[in-house]
Amino acid sequence: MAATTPPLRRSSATTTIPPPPRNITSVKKLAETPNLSSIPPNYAYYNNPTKTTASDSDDAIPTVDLSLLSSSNPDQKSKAVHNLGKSCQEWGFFMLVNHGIPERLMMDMIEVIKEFFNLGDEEKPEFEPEKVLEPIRYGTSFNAAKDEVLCWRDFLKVFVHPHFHSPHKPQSLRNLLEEYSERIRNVVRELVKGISEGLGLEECEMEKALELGSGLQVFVANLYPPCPNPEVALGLAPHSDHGLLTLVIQNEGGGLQIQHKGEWVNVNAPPNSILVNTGDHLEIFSNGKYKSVMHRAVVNNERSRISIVMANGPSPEAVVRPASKVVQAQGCTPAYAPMKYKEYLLSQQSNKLNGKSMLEQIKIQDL
Ligand SMILES: O=C(O)CCC(=O)C(=O)O
Ligand SMILES: [Fe+2]
Repeated sequence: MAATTPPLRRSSATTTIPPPPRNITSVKKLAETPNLSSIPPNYAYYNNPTKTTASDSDDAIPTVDLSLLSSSNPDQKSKAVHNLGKSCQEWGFFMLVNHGIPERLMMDMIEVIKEFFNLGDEEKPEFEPEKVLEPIRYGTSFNAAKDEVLCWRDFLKVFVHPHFHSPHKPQSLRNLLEEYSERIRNVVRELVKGISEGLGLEECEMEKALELGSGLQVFVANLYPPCPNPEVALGLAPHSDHGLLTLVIQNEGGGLQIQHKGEWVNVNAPPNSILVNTGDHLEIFSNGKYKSVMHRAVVNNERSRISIVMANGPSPEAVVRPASKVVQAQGCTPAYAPMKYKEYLLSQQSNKLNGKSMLEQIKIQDL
């Protein structure tokens, strides 16, 4: 599926496009330029200011209560499994409550990431855009070497599983990150069991097929500084995530928008909840039953927003294909070609951020 709101420059193939500045290292620095009254043209994603607006959906965004998924009451548990499957199918997105992750830890994560972005550029890991699978990467936009329009966002990406990495500054980051990533993996394990059951599989079948014991977990911290033209810039362009389930917390309520029934919808998260979106590999594994959700981040001109993202995927070595039992139950054939997760990831991250373009490449048929 292509983005429904095409970006400014991709729409006119015949226009000569000036290349983006190659020396951009941080949008934070740019935003701190004294008297910055407008964005450089390379950040104008839309030419129509209404394109970044979204509605507050009439349908309520679903909530999933993790404690009910592990309930010892079989009735309660099966209702929770059903609710989880329905949320994945109808929205590809839900707000997770009663997840058991201490609020203190979530707040500490946000604080330590604030400190990270406040370090001088010389203290941060080197920004090397061509090495997209380096375990620790600090950068700006999505893939600044390829993006035609730059995103108003700086990021830190760290591979935290199956091998744990961490920047060595700020000092408290390593321990916090280790604890947070482990707790998130435990939450994801419970969600995956419920999703597996909801797909008509054994509770442990999905975990086994995708080799989640050595699943790839990528920590992404996003900084969206105040932007002088929030109506035409984007923090992150429309995209779906490559993995299975992405779990997001944030310091500011608004900013994330998801696509639902073809419309952009604002996500207004309840306090202490975790936002969960389904990724491309859940779409592949479920043979298109649970479509990965398109989402984007918008920016504002008043406050810096930080989001802390944990992307949880299959093992990098797993060759992922639609689950045969699901395909049989649908009475059709696989809709996606098998592919090693590592190769999918490399290809998606090496290109510009462009909707669900990577998934389209392995799609055999629309279901
Ligand atoms: O900042 C957000 O809310 C979304 C971030 C996101 O979509 C991503 O990092 O993939
Ligand atoms: Fe995302």
